[in-house]
Amino acid sequence: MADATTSGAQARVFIDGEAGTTGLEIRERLAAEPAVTVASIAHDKRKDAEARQALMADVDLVVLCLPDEAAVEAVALADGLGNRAPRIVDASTAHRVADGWAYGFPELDANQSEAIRKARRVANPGCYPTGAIALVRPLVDAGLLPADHPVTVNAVSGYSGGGRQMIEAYEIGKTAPAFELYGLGLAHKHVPELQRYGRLTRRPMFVPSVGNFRQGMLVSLPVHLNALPGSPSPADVERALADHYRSADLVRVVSNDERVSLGGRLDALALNGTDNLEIFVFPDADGRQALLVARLDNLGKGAAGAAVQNIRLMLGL
Ligand SMILES: NC(=O)C1=CN([C@@H]2O[C@H](COP(=O)(O)OP(=O)(O)OC[C@H]3O[C@@H](n4cnc5c(N)ncnc54)[C@H](OP(=O)(O)O)[C@@H]3O)[C@@H](O)[C@H]2O)C=CC1
Ligand SMILES: CC(=O)N[C@@H](CCC(=O)OP(=O)(O)O)C(=O)O
Repeated sequence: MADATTSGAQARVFIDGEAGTTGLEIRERLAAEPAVTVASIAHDKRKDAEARQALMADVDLVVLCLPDEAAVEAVALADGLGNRAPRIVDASTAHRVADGWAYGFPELDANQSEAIRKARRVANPGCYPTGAIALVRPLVDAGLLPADHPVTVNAVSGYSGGGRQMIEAYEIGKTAPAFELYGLGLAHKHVPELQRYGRLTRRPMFVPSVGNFRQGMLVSLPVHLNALPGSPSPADVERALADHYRSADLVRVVSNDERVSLGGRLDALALNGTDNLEIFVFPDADGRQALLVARLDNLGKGAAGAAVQNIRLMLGL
């Protein structure tokens, strides 16, 4: 398909799962894209395989905002269309480490934007791995963090990360606790993509948590700098991250002065409503340890913002 911008044509996009948490956010963002028309399905047909497949045949791109199992089923519906199949962005976990899918994190390395631009199928990253990979990958690529380093990532998410059911548990049922750790079997579904795209050879530990706020996310990576080869300084780490994201539009490394002005505290909600991701390097007084933190909106760069970033690349917008 030609780029929408070069051909002057409208690109047609179907959001499968458009009434869900992520689907609604994507729809809102695409409404601001003049070159995109969103093709909707009647609400009572939203789970009707035949109706969804017919709509898929009529669009350039479908975004899957569905539970994993339904996303797998949706891809089978697209496959059934043969060469009339639309391009796909899948927001679920189902295809993130699957063959034939490009990982939808354009900032991963110098080649990833181009890989997404050309891909027929793009797997949108998980919200937590977006933050964790943003911290880990540049340091592995720069040789500061060995690929076999025992990495531990701790994170907190707003409850919208759990989709409609968790939102209802907090907002309607009021049955959810104010804060809880979960994934305590240490096998959260995001670990495989974090390991693969973080280029880690040792399985990272990942400890997620959820708090009683709708959206917002902090992902933390504590690092004993003096246990790394060459004992890099916090400035070395910050420089490697800043170099990596120098030309990124949505990701920035927060400057020393701005970080100091925060007084040693970090608000998880500060980027809500944006598609940005901020990176902080908090050093100890001796520069022997550092806490690296990524801050994002789980529904922004963690889901819908990333999906729209990928759609824009794929459609040449
Ligand atoms: N929320 C977040 O922060 C993030 C979510 N994601 C992923 O995005 C995907 C969507 O999540 P989210 O929006 O939070 O979830 P929601 O539960 O809010 O929305 C899912 C939507 O899919 C619909 N749906 C369920 N089964 C089917 C089916 N068989 N056919 C068609 N539609 C179906 C649901 O309809 P109904 O409600 O009527 O059943 C609902 O509208 C998930 O894979 C999730 O893991 C990814 C990154 C972050
Ligand atoms: C708070 C909460 O429950 N968060 C979700 C992750 C949200 C996300 O990134 O979605 P994917 O399912 O697409 O990976 C969880 O831990 O399962």
